[in-house]
Amino acid sequence: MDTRAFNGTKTDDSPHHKLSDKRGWYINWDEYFMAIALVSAQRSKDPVTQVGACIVNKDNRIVGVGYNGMPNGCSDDDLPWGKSSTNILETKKFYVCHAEMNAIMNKISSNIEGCTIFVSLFPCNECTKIIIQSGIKSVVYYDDKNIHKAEAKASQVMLKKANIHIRYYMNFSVEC
Ligand SMILES: Nc1ccn([C@H]2C[C@H](O)[C@@H](COP(=O)(O)O)O2)c(=O)n1
Ligand SMILES: [Zn+2]
Repeated sequence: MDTRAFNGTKTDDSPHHKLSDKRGWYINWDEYFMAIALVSAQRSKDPVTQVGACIVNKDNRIVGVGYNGMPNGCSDDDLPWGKSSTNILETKKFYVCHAEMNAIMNKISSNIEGCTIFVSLFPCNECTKIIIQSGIKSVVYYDDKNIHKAEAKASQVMLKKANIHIRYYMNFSVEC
């Protein structure tokens, strides 16, 4: 697993640091939520692209987690994981549930309006539509290897129009 998300930033937000001996070297919220998205991706059976997503509310509570996989009840041994067949029905394209969709479907709160979704890969157009309809207001992404694709360009157009804040996950590890 890519460990870039785990490089804890040296944080010392306690004015009483010296008195309390509070530990100062802990991961921040962004690092925590992205690490959960990345570790969730490791559950995926997709041989090419593993994606994870973690939805967080305004109180920094996790309200949904997911990764890309086959639909419930559809054995992931029976449906295709490849993408090279000339018959599109023999590729994963029409079958895989994307991580973002699964995280939203797995939500433990009836209302996820105003939440942030941490995703290990920039969302495709289909997931972007679901993100918008769910009321999620912010997207933080880790990897944008698909950004040149038309799907990602459509995502950008829709996210902008829907006033959804989108930012690249950056993890600065500062030694001092
Ligand atoms: N934001 C995304 C983008 C992709 N996925 C999933 C769907 C597939 O399992 C795979 C894409 O396959 P590839 O064309 O990269 O071989 O990644 C997702 O869950 N979320
Ligand atoms: Zn998607």
